[in-house]
Amino acid sequence: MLDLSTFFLGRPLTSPLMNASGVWCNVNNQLNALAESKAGAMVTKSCTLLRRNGNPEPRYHTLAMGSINSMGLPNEGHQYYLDYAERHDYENKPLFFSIAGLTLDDNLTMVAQIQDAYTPAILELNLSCPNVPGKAQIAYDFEALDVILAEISAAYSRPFGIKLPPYFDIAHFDEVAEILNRYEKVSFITCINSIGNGLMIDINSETVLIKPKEGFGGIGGDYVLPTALANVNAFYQRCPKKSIIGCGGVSTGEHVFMHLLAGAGIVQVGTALYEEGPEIFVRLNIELAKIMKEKGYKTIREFQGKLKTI
Ligand SMILES: O=C1NC(=O)NC(C(=O)O)N1
Repeated sequence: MLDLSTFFLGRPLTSPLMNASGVWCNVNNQLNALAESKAGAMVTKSCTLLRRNGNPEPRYHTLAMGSINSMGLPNEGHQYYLDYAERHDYENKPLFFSIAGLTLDDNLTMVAQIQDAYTPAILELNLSCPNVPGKAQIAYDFEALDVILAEISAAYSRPFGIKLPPYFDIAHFDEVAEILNRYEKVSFITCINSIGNGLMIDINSETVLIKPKEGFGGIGGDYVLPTALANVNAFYQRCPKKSIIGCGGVSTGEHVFMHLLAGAGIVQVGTALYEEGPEIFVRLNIELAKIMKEKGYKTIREFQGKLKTI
């Protein structure tokens, strides 16, 4: 099969594919399965300082073209994932470490502990969880975004990345990119998190599908691919010194190819991984390689970010 190897933040990857934070990465047996999978990298579930049960169930539902979720950041707590990061085999694949502190102080406490742990894991700061009742998505508050990036940049000595929600207005792409470009340590941007606060209905029972927040939850899957591609390309164009991780709507090699063409260096898989399991990476690698072969591309670099306009 074609060589799908690539580099991200200077690290070699055997494949440009990885999981989206939150999917198949909450507990050790899932993390071990990702480590053994054909993904080129992996990321832990966004953690909070202390363990959380998350929202009441049902909190995830498969939809005709994707998923709706309001998990509410269920996770084993920060130390659990630091312990995994200590055990991880970094020669096998890079590990990203996702945090989603409920307060700035919690984020700073976790960042200080990651700093002291000297772990090779790469920090992905989740500023976009839409599902904690009463908590707005930080990255939709541009002043709060600026403050948190200033605080984290001052507290953390290494490059890190941020997980953004989708934006839908060119002026917002411009404004957020202007903020991000002021923080050199923000070395990558992961676009997108789920499209927050969607609602789906069961017409037989005339009810919503998930319990939390009266049925409102983050939307993933096919529904979000055009929005994900737009956010990947918008920030790829506006932040030339940063790398982009694409996330959203990926379930085939064609979708992976689109994200790479739009400017992503790595492509994350969420809903489709939830439904298919880590074997999906075998299928997606094969499908991507087939498309590249048909187009005469030998390496990802030959087409990455080379989306043409008309
Ligand atoms: O950032 C998140 N995005 C989601 O769509 N769901 C999870 C969650 O609810 O924990 N977190």
